[in-house]
Amino acid sequence: MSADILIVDDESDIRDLVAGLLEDEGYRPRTAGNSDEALASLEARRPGLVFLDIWLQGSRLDGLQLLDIIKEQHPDLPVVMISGHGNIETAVSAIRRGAYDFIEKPFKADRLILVADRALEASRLKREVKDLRSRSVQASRIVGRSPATNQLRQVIDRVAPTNARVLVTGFPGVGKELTARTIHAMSSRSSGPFVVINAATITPDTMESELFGVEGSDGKGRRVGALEEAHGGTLYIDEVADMPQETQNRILRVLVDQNFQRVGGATRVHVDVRIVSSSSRDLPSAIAAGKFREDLFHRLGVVPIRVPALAERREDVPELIEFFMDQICGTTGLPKRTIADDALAVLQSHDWPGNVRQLRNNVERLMILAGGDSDMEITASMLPSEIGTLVPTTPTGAGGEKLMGLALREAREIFEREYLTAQINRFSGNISRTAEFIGMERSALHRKLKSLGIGS
Ligand SMILES: Nc1ncnc2c1ncn2[C@@H]1O[C@H](COP(=O)(O)OP(=O)(O)OP(=O)(O)O)[C@@H](O)[C@H]1O
Repeated sequence: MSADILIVDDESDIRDLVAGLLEDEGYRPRTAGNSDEALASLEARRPGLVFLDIWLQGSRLDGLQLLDIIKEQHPDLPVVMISGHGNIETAVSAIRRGAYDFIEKPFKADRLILVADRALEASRLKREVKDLRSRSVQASRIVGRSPATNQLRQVIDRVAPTNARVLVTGFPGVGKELTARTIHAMSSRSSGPFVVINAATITPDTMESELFGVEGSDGKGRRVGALEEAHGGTLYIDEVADMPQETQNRILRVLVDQNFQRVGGATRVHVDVRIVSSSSRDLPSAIAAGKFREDLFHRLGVVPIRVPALAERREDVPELIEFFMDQICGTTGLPKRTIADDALAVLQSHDWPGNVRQLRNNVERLMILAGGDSDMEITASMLPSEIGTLVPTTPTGAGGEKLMGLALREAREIFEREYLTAQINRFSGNISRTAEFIGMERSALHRKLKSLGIGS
């Protein structure tokens, strides 16, 4: 998406010249002839870059004073000063006060475009670094090749390039935010910001100012809200069902009108933001209980995406473990481990109520406990007790004395039934993969299951 550029200069021919040159390069310029017009324009919507004349004759504030206010309100917004001939010293002092660069009048078109490109690129990189830091080593790749995960990937592929709003649902830790980030990364807005707001952790009192921002007076107390920050990109509203009613009403209006007012303000702010929201709660029952607006539900969830629980795609577990081990080794310097078959079987059979996040935490804990001894294999006995014990668990008590009272044929049948049920469960009902793992022909396994009365 091409960037908005604000040009502030008291000379109208300079404004028109700069605007024309930038427009030819595919940018969207707007202009202001004095400091008040500039502040009003910034107020209406944050641009991607400002060209600011140092002198600004006949204006309430000169360029440097205006620069200070811009830097206070929008520390990350790049400002390029336009300096008259012989006023380089002032331009240099502007750089000390936070300007990105300056161009000297009369300037060449090439220089102007080059500075604009560079300033925008530097600001994009800065944002990217900030974003990368904020999610530190978090994954940005959806790992797993189970049918459920493949299907999720297909839906994301289809939805991402459209501008459609998406509502991502699923239990905590299944990868809803990762899904939203992937949608953003694969969309035409990928170079724009991805802003996260968590409705569950923000109090009802601050929700509106976080989302819409605060107007303030004379540039004081002003705060940019998440919607404005996400202009040109994606706003991810996590746990949307936890939004207070009043905010629900207002966000619905934003979705209908595509603009909003800041807290305590009268200006209408127009933004271009794609909203992706998430919920780990059952929204239809929140609607039935009168806690969530049905019309908002329909507006947010133009495309609903459900991320399946990890227990519905156990085949992903080995690849996820491998992926997390690589990540953790990369950040901690701990040596990579092998996971013994018995441990893998337990990890794959566990139900994982905390889903992928819980699996990741466990992998991390196991690697830390295993310490620096790289030869040490992780076995089932090293797993924490809440993860469970070796499969098959024996609900009939087949592990104990009961088996001893039976003839070999009967005991074997009980064992086979429980062993095979557990293995099939582990591979989410996939007979081919179960057969491959237990070392049987697929057709022989089918016959065996039939004779034991499993799955029929
Ligand atoms: N398929 C996957 N491949 C790789 N990593 C994954 C996958 N799914 C989830 N993760 C990782 O698991 C962790 C939890 O995922 P995420 O934060 O996206 O879940 P969530 O559903 O948004 O959680 P919550 O409901 O608590 O907000 C993150 O570190 C994420 O990168």
